[in-house]
Amino acid sequence: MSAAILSGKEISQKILEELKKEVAFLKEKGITPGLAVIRVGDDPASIAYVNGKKKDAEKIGIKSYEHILPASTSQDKLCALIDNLNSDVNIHGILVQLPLPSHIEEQAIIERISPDKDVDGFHPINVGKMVIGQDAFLPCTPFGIIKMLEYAGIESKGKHTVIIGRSNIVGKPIANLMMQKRNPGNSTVTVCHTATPNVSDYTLQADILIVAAGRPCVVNADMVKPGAVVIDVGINRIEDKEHPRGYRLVGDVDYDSVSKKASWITPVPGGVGLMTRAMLMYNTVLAVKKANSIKE
Ligand SMILES: NC(=O)C1=CN([C@@H]2O[C@H](COP(=O)(O)OP(=O)(O)OC[C@H]3O[C@@H](n4cnc5c(N)ncnc54)[C@H](OP(=O)(O)O)[C@@H]3O)[C@@H](O)[C@H]2O)C=CC1
Ligand SMILES: Nc1nc(=O)c2c([nH]1)NC[C@@H]1CN(c3ccc(C(=O)N[C@@H](CCC(=O)O)C(=O)O)cc3)C=[N+]21
Repeated sequence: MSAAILSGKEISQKILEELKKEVAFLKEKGITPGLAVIRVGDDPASIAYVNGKKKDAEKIGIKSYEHILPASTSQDKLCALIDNLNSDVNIHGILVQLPLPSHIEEQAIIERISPDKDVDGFHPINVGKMVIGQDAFLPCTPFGIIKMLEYAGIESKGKHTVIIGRSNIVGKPIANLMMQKRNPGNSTVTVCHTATPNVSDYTLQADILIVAAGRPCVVNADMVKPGAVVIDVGINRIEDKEHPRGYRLVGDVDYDSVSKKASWITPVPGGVGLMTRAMLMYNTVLAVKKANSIKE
């Protein structure tokens, strides 16, 4: 058996098409959605991500405002920039690209962003609201995974979802969303991490396996139940002199072996990463609608 490809490319394009119409409608009303993206330093992966985001924003008519700061920028200076953006009526969403240089306290920066402009969904107010099922900005990667399951019509109710990874931006929020009493969701959730002995004892029981560990080949075919749905969140750069960019991207899952056993699998590239970008656009449009009291 060979898995069907759960394509982030296809699904994100559909979402972006719909958002484009919504943005056109907002522009008719005289509102241009504005997204500010702050990048501190020159990490190559961050540059690539921010460029992708800019491309998506332009494609659908969102104006993106890029702020590129040197790695030596002080925390106070970054806070001052965020304060300005918080009070700027043309800016509806603010994203500070992570990770930040080690002299800057990441959590303080996340909390500086107005919860109403927190399109990443990282502010404790939004995290708390999400956990108790209130209306909130959902973090883009978990939200993107939920949308993929929804678009593909993959049933999660009553299924066992196993997650590898417990970070604040992926593992914890996707665990929470997958156990919530709504669809997609309503599944029984297990979370594995580096203190989990014999991770494969758990992954072999997974109907839906979500992998966000940050290392290649954390999951191989021997760890997967036949017919499982496998969501690969990992983005790892592997040096490859043959490749025009000098590197290629692989996920955390051994795609070649696992795709022979799973029922669905997300590719890397072309999977969850593109969904993350689409949901950032979705959250930006949502922020505009909230700011202007526009209903769905
Ligand atoms: N596609 C996308 O849109 C996005 C992709 N990513 C990618 O997803 C991956 C994960 O990102 P992120 O959550 O931020 O990463 P973190 O490094 O913050 O977290 C990794 C988590 O995986 C756990 N872990 C690592 N190795 C193993 C292992 N061998 N077995 C079990 N658990 C393990 C860690 O456990 P412990 O807590 O014990 O250390 C930790 O909880 C990265 O490759 C990142 O680049 C991230 C965000 C968005
Ligand atoms: N404040 C903040 N918010 C984030 O959402 C955030 C962040 N910081 N820091 C880093 C991680 C990582 N992340 C990715 C998003 C898209 C792709 C993506 O577009 N991937 C494409 C390919 C990209 C390429 O070709 O380099 C794909 O998988 O097909 C990858 C990774 C968001 N993150």
